[in-house]
Amino acid sequence: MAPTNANTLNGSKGFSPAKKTLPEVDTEATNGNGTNGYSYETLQETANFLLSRTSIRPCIGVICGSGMGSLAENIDDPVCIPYEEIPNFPISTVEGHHGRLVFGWLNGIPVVAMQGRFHYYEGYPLWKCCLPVRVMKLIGVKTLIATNAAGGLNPNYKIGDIMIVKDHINMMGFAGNNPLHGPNDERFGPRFPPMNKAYNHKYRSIAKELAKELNIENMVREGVYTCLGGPNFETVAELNMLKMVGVDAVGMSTVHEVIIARHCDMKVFALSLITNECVTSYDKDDEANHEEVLDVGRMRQDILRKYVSKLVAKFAEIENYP
Ligand SMILES: O=P(O)(O)O[C@@H]1C[C@H](O)[C@@H](CO)O1
Ligand code: HPA
Repeated sequence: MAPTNANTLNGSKGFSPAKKTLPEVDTEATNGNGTNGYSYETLQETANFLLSRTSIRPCIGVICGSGMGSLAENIDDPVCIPYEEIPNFPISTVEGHHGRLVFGWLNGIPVVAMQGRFHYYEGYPLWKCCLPVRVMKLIGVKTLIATNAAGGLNPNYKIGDIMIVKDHINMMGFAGNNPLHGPNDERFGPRFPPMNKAYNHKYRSIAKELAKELNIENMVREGVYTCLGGPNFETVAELNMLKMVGVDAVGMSTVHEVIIARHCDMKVFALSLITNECVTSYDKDDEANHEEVLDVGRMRQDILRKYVSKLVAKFAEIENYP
């Protein structure tokens, strides 16, 4: 597929000639066989490739959100595998997403971290955004920790707060866009998976307790996340609508990853770093921007690294991992 030519945008506000070649993204909605998602066998090939590249057998997988790639820097004896080298893997195209898997030991627990996730707005269909989660399952991961950067809608939230995700609203799913759309392979999970206990209750309790121990209780919240397709940030009217239906934080990821993880019976914990305040009034001049998102990630990196690595050890303890 030919890369998009930014020069065709001539005349639009903020136009500047393309300085670099845009990444080539495989935007195919299907896998070429007319069905959504790669087959179990194809993903098993990807899993076998990864298992052949390292002797580490992770039981916990971590997805690093925008600007949160440093979560993987605490990993000891890292084995880094760039996405370009992994058969059937998409590539990362977003600034702040490195684009590699990091296998190693976090607080003594074998883990794999995604330094860079895939988003719908990059051009990938939802099933492809979540492909790494199924691959994690096939290499033996039992618990998924998904992190993201999000705008704070709850008026009590401040920039830099950490929100433990209690539940989500699958806005894209309301319009029929679901990563499980298409034929179902029972080897991954059931046709109609429940989603009412998606975010593990025990993990959430542990995370709240740990926040007290670390003295960061005042910045740790619990709330409802939603994902929109992006890449534009939301309008005032959209944000007010989301607020009305009970959303505390809004982002562009995670929901579909969690659906895929729960479908294949992984346990899930998720947290949102509140990187900006959502603008819900026409009187405010503020505008969300990706640089601010990345800056807040950097500002909170030490706390997040400590929090996530301790969570990994605590989750592993109650689950008897490895
Ligand atoms: O990958 P996440 O969900 O952390 O990234 C958020 C949503 C957009 O990709 C980006 C906007 O700044 O940050
Ligand atoms: N909206 C959507 N996604 C985001 C935001 C936001 O305000 N901040 C970080 N990711």
